[in-house]
Amino acid sequence: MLETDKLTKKFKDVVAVNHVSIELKEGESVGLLGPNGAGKSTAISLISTLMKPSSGDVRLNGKSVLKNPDELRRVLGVVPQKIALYEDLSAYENLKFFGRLYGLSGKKLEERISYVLELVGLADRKNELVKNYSGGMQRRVNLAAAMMHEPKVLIMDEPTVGIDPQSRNHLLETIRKLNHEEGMTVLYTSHYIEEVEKLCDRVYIMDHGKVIANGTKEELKAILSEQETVLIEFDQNYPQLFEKLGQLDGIQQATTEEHSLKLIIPKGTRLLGTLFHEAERYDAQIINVNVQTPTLEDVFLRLTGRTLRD
Ligand SMILES: Nc1ncnc2c1ncn2[C@@H]1O[C@H](COP(=O)(O)OP(=O)(O)OP(=O)(O)O)[C@@H](O)[C@H]1O
Repeated sequence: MLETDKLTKKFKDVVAVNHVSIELKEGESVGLLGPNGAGKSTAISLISTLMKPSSGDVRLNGKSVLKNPDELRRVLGVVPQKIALYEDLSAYENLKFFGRLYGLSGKKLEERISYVLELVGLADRKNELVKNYSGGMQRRVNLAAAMMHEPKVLIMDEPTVGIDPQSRNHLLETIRKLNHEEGMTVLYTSHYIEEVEKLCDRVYIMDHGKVIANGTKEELKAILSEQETVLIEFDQNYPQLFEKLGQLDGIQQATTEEHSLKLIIPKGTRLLGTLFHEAERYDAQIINVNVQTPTLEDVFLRLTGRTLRD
């Protein structure tokens, strides 16, 4: 339905987006996952034709949209990272404004406003000024505004950054419903793995402007099918021991988080004997050892050597 072909954007010395080819099929929910600065926002600006690429193409149903973006704009709802609302107007007035921009009026406009307010769960607070809403509620209105013209494709740029858990859950649930129940095609950008795991069928992993892997969640995890992730929880942090364990033969990746050490090892590696032996030498207490199936975070770590939060 919507695809990019070797999309590239250069800003002086920085190649923010580098030969990115992404495809959204009708009804799919696709995740664009990458750390801050990976190029996700720039990619979204290019796909939604808000920015011109240095090279490459964006196609809707096989036709380039760069010279004639009107058709794409009609079917695309974009939820930007920054709140794009009039603070001194109510949610209702904002939606009325955006609806009129899209050419809606009269009964149709009122019906659409009611629908999107219901969708984001703000029908009963529609007359309050946007500036008095929490950040999470403002983001929900942001989504409602992008939905006014009944888009077929919804593109979201980190819509849950910095919001309260209740609004976050509400937003995620709304997006899931739109995709599952209404067949909305979704491109969801985030650096939160668990959101992408929950919402998306397919994932593109971006780092330093490039797509470094893509596939279904299962396909991506299969990158690690020969590996196991072992999570070892200690009673406290032992920096020297953690370093030593991370350097043992066969360890492919080691990361620490507070009192825990996470190791990626080839399947079948006999690690436990050495682990307990070394822990004893450092007088360290192991609270729990847990062998896990790999997560997308582990896949990202394996591909880039970094965690998404680095
Ligand atoms: N207008 C610009 N001028 C110069 N450099 C830019 C511009 N916009 C983005 N960049 C650079 O391009 C790279 C990618 O930025 P981008 O904002 O697309 O990343 P991101 O993955 O969306 O990260 P974030 O989640 O922090 O926004 C960064 O190195 C950034 O500094």
